[in-house]
Amino acid sequence: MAITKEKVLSALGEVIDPDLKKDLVTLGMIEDIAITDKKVSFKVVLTTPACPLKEIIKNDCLKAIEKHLGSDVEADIDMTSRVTTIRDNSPVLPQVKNIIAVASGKGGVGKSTVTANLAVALKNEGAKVGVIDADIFGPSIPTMFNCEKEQPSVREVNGKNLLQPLEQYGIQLMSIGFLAPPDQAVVWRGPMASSAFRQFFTDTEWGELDYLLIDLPPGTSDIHLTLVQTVPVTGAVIVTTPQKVAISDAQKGLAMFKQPQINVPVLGIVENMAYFTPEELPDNKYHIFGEGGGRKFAEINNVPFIGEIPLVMGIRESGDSGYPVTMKDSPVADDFRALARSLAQEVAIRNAKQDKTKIVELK
Ligand SMILES: Nc1ncnc2c1ncn2[C@@H]1O[C@H](COP(=O)(O)OP(=O)(O)OP(=O)(O)O)[C@@H](O)[C@H]1O
Repeated sequence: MAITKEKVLSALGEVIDPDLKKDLVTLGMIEDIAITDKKVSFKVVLTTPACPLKEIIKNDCLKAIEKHLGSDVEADIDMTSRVTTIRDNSPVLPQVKNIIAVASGKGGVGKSTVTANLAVALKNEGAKVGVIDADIFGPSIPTMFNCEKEQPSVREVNGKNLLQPLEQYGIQLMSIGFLAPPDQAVVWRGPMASSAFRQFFTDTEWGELDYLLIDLPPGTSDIHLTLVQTVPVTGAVIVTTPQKVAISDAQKGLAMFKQPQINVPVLGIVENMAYFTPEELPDNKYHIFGEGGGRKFAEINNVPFIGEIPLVMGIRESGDSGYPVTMKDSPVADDFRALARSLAQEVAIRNAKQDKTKIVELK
């Protein structure tokens, strides 16, 4: 019996996306079906290149083809992706699909480190990534990306001067730190900082981006309010360390995102410095700040726990030398990769829940 496109679709209609709880055909994820004799080829368009379920979905497709079309049929599957967005016709940064705020209740918990490494990990998965460093109290992204002495250029576009983000390691960057000489302490007063920050959205020529990560100042500030008043934020990630004092500050951070005038969904909690591990003995874990605080915090607040990162000397060394640790292979780079995948997954789930065209009914 000849293979037809309808038969292929009917087989793939049985493959369920484990996150979105719908079949791939209903979700519009199957494209470019081609049939030649006993060979079927098609694309599976995932919601993110960082999809942690890529292999599972591919295997399920292979099984479905074999079950419905026979074991002698060869399936050639191109696993590709198109990052989803729920942004509609917004005039500010229309080419940026997802804007993700990275926040913390307390200073020094590793928010910038997590932002920098998430950016590298997402980029390594094939996503287009940008970072805005909005930490007016201590912008550290220029140091972490080894571009402390650089300054963004300006280009005139239709009579308007637009800042050009710097590009480092394939990631587009803007930082409040680029606007002042690194050796000069600048006291950013609220309105000045907010206005500079706003320019990063309204007067900056960003390219197409799948994910724009915003490294926010710790705690709560005018910057948070400016952010939500300037652009639609997809969601926030809250970074904490396990100890009680950090968690109680993270709780305040979480409460802030829930306030009606902010109202940004929390995509997940990251526990940084979850345990200490010596690089030469990666199986040894010492929970010096206590165990499981971040996970419990996420559970209590009914928000996803998206991952934990150990306290490792190499993370600090790489950050200081301007070369995020995730750029090289190591166990901790794997941790950041897993974190980036979980985050991308949460973004995709969040977008699917709000995409009325997909009629996705998720819990
Ligand atoms: N998991 C980790 N292992 C080892 N060192 C870390 C880790 N996370 C962060 N650090 C180090 O801790 C210091 C503070 O980190 P970072 O600047 O990322 O924190 P932050 O929360 O952004 O701080 P701020 O409050 O200044 O914004 C840095 O020196 C960084 O290299």
